[in-house]
Amino acid sequence: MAILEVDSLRKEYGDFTAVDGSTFAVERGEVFGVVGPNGAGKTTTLKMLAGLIEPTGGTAVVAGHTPGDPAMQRRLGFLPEESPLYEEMTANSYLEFFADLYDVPRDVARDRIERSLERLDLEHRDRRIGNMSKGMQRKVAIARALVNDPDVLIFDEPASGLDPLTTNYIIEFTRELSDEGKTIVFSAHNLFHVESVCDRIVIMNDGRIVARGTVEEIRDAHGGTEYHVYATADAGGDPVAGEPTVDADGDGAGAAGDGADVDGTGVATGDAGADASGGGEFRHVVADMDGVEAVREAVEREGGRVTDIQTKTPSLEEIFLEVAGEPAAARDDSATGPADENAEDTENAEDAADTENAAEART
Ligand SMILES: Nc1ncnc2c1ncn2[C@@H]1O[C@H](COP(=O)(O)OP(=O)(O)OP(=O)(O)O)[C@@H](O)[C@H]1O
Repeated sequence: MAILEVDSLRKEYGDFTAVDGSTFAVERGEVFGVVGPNGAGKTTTLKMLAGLIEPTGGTAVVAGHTPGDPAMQRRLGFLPEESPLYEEMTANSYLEFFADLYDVPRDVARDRIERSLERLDLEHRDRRIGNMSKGMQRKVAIARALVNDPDVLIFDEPASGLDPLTTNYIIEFTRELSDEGKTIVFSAHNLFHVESVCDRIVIMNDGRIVARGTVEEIRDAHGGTEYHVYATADAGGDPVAGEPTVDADGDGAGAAGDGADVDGTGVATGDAGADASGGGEFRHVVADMDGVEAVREAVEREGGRVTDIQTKTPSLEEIFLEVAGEPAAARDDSATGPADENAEDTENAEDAADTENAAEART
């Protein structure tokens, strides 16, 4: 049963539409990712769910209540992108202060805070928050979101800008919270984290949801797995100029957008490799094993042989760049088919990818 339901949620700032009619539901115990490039509308969406900003249109129901309703606030934990912390306080005094605001009895609060900080592996709890590292401060902010033992947690970029160790800790912790039955909605740039922890995601761009589903479903809707069959004879493939046929790129990825010649018959329909007389090698891109078999038969009829077969699965990042790079007119909110190839406006998506690359580079 859905614990969080959003219907046609919308936020306008004057003439500008920050969130343009989002509809989704999150099941109890799910980790649900809201993904998108800078300015996509993620924070605005999460703040509306947390009752911090008023929607211009549409509805949201969180744990049976309208956002902003005090009854909902008791069941919700919100981690803002930038958590304002009281720098003069220690972690313990700060968290006890917030537990008081939620009327959590002192002894319950102490146990809860101790457990959260223990699980988050927060050291130096008596240090002034202002003197803590960024990662430690983030952990304190997460513990704050848990102080009222909420059913629903909304985390805005929980691990953004943190070192890999702290990031992994937070991602693992998020998974554990969901295993305990808490529902978590979180926004992220870093698609690796999304892929490792989210049950389902929506990808937003320019205020709209442009893809939705499990990572697998989104992959399938945007190309899915392809097979690259390398052979010494042409069966309707592309000539491979000087590329080794074995382990062509070694990474098993990178095929998104490269398989436009799959025509559903299993055999590629692209460049027929008219210069086959050179005795070169040919790559045939097909969608399934039947296609692989069809290529093998055709190649053998030509007197050639298959030298290598590679499976290519588009990474979430490649799909993200594809769907987040689409112009507004080409968007498909239902994510039921490959996106339009016309992808001129990739600046935002590239920013996001850069952010991710930078994060990966620190690993
Ligand atoms: N108070 C505001 N007034 C006017 N425009 C706003 C306001 N708040 C947000 N916006 C705009 O709404 C759009 C969506 O912003 P939002 O913060 O939700 O994006 P985001 O996806 O969270 O981006 P980021 O990853 O950079 O945090 C942006 O273009 C932003 O400039």
